[in-house]
This record gives sequence, C-alpha cells and structure tokens, in this order.
Amino acid sequence: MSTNNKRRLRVLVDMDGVIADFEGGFLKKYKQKFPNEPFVSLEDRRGFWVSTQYGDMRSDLCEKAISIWESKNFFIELEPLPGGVEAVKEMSKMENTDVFICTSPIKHYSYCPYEKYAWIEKHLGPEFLEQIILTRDKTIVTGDLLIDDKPDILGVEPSPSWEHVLFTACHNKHLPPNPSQRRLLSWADDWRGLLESKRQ
Ligand SMILES: Cc1cn([C@H]2C[C@H](OP(=O)(O)O)[C@@H](CO)O2)c(=O)[nH]c1=O
Ligand SMILES: [Mg+2]
Repeated sequence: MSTNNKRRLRVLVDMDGVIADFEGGFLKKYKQKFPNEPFVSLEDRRGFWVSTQYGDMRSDLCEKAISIWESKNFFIELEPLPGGVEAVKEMSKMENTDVFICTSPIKHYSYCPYEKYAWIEKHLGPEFLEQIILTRDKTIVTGDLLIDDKPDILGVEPSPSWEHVLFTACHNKHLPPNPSQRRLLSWADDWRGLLESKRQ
C-alpha cells in the first residue's frame, strides 16, 4: 500500500474557469440584471478579477459585478466548460491516479460552498463528493499537478508541492508567454500527456 501509494499521481483540478464556466455565467447574469450598464465582452477580459476590470470601467460597477456571484443559484447554474467533466471522469478512472477538485469558495458563504458541492454531485456524480477540497489557500494542499486558471496561486506555503499548470481562460490568454509555467489550452489539449509527464 505505502509503496504503491508513492507511485500514485495526485491531480488537483480547479473548478471555476477550468470545469465550470464562471466567466460565461457571470456575463449572462450581469447583462440580465443590468441591461443598461456597460459590460466587458469575454474577448476584452483582462486580469483575473472580474470586479477589478468592472470597477476600472466605472467605480460603481465593481459592486454590481460582485452582486452577481453573491446571488443564490449563481454557482449551481454555471455551465460545464467543454470537455471538462468528461476529462475529470476519465482521469479518475486511470490507474494509479487520484483526482481532487480543489476550489476556493467566495467569502460570502451563504450559497457558494453548498452550490459547489451540488454542482459536483450533479455533473460529476455523488462519488466525487469524496474528492472535494474547499480551501482559500491551495498552497497548503499537496499534489503533483494543480490545473488552475489563476496565473498566480499564492498562500502561506512558499514552495507548494504541485506544479501549477495554467488553464487558458479569457482573462489569461493574452499574458506574455512564461517559460516556467506550462499551460493547458483547453480540455481538447493533451492533458493525458501532461499527466504522463509527471509519472516519469
Ligand atoms: C471574484 C472571482 C471569483 N472567481 C472564482 C475563483 C474561485 O474559484 P476556483 O478556485 O474554483 O477557481 C472562486 C472564489 O474566488 O470564484 C473567479 O474566477 N473570478 C472572479 O473574479
Ligand atoms: Mg479557477
């Protein structure tokens, strides 16, 4: 068991921006709630935090943006990103592979943590309820790979055990190439090869 364990690959898969379409879900609900306010198309998104870009456009739009993801049903109604659910299911069935969904809840906790669990049960199945890591600090979680759309993942641990692979999203696709950070362009990209590269 312990020697076997050593050869197992542990993959941490982020949720929003990787398997759940936070950006698309946000824009749709923002336009519905504020039809007469300016918005940022996904093409024009820059920077990880949606509220920062909206606040830069006009200061009151920051809190209007925040009101969207603090609303009931925002997280549960997010659409799956193409291929994500299928990839995670396939990955979890691979030999010597443990997959965890590693996701940060927003601090407004009324709906988000519950809805993240419900989303995972709905799209990945009840067996995945055993595979959830809810944390605001991903650096303290151990793993071989962390597939995440946030360019900088910081926390109390200065040298996390995982390699962060940046999952391409509308907000990070224009960043200058970073030779020290591998990317997964989408779930159509070679995620199987990525996992293999960590088993060597
Ligand atoms: C506020 C905000 C949150 N999020 C996501 C990231 C976190 O989820 P995840 O760790 O699953 O990617 C969660 C809490 O910040 O919401 C964005 O992707 N963009 C944003 O602008
Ligand atoms: Mg994310």
